Amino acid sequence: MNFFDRLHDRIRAVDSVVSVGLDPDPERIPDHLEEYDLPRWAFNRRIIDATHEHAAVFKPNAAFYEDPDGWRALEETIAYAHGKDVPVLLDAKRADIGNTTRQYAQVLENVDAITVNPYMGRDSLQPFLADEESGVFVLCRTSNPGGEDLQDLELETGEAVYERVAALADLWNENDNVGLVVGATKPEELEELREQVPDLPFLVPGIGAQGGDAEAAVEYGLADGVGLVNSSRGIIFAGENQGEGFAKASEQAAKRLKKRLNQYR
Ligand SMILES: O=c1ccn([C@@H]2O[C@H](COP(=O)(O)O)[C@@H](O)[C@H]2O)c(=O)[nH]1
Repeated sequence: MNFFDRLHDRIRAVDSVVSVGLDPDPERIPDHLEEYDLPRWAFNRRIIDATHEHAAVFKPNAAFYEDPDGWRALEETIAYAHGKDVPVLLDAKRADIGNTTRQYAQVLENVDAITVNPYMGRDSLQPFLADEESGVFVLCRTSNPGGEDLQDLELETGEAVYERVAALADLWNENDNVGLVVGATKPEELEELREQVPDLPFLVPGIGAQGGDAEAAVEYGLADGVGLVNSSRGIIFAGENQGEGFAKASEQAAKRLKKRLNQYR
């Protein structure tokens, strides 16, 4: 079954478009979890237990797992999320020359969807795009301030680079498996892109800690009801100073966000 069909079913099952970002910053993990062999995994397991009923997906960001213990923590996290029937979107922002990207794409045997970087063009993404079962979210207009350095540049056609990326992603969507990453901090661009590519679901990061627009994220992020609004720190560190109560606080934060976003669906 195609990723976006599975996501559609998951959104219906939990009545939620919340992507719970699993970014277990070692500096912010509660002290009492340090005694575990893999503190990041101990942390994620508790977050997954607490939030899975409100999660359309879990989105681990690869940056938080790039060392031997991190790889093990990520493996455990993915298997555990799947055990709770929650799809996993790996935020890895991958792409490279064909020979290398074929290796990168093997990660799709273990996760349901991935974020990719369009800078190297179609061939750098082909092995991801060719995987009919997996979701491929192409970075389009990112949430960070520096996104404007390249993405807003105007081409000789009059379109901005991010608009060209959206047009290409639409062309690359031969297997109905492509979505866009568009930041909630860019509500005007969200609106405009929704008009430009009405069929592509968006992954919208940037609400919560980055101060993005939650209403615009939902209003323009969803295509036929399918799309994702991500919060990472706002959920997983909601109970940062509450010791063992941290997981309960994350459950409440996920539930609150789900309710808030559902007002706009
Ligand atoms: O444009 C982008 C693309 C990816 N991200 C990632 O999403 C989460 C956001 O975390 P918060 O704590 O909710 O701010 C994080 O993994 C980013 O690397 C993004 O923010 N913007």
